[in-house]
Amino acid sequence: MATTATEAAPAQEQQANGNGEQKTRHSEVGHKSLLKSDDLYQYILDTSVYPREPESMKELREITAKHPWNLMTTSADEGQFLNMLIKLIGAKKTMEIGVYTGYSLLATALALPEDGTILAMDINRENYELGLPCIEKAGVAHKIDFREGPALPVLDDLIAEVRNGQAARSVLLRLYRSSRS
Ligand SMILES: C[S@@+](CC[C@H](N)C(=O)[O-])C[C@H]1O[C@@H](n2cnc3c(N)ncnc32)[C@H](O)[C@@H]1O
Repeated sequence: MATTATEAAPAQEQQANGNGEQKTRHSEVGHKSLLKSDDLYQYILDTSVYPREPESMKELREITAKHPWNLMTTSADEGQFLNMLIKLIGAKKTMEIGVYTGYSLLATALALPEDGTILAMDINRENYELGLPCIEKAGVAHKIDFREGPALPVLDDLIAEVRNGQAARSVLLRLYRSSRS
């Protein structure tokens, strides 16, 4: 496989630049992408993705780019794809398992209707709070129920709640049926 100039660049050159552009991130995780050309990816970002990016998401991306773990973030193109999928399926209730600074969380929150909800889970609240001002500025913080801690126990509780809920509904259903018989 050919090695591109950016892949061969020293690690310090692969840090995100001051504009928070994600050329760097793609260089580091480029093989996760279907695109094998960094230049083509950058062209798509510059001409199609960044011009459509809401201001709040741009701000959050730029804050995240300065964070030492920025490799973890959702990229701007992934964020827009996620936003589109949520609108297409008309989702109202979503879960975010692993928030980091909240780029995909904000993409989701912006796509959801006004009464949409996100159950967001992360073991690290500090990183979530780094991006929170951008989420608040975007006016979508009310859709987010953030739970600090491992996701698994929260999901276990949720399953238990659903089972209890189903049990309650089936009792109601049985009552309804017996009242008609
Ligand atoms: C790849 S990052 C998530 C990226 C994020 N969706 C975004 O758009 O930037 C993974 C996140 O999962 C969190 N995490 C790791 N283990 C976890 C667990 N057991 N439960 C909840 N969150 C966890 C990490 O703290 C980290 O913030």
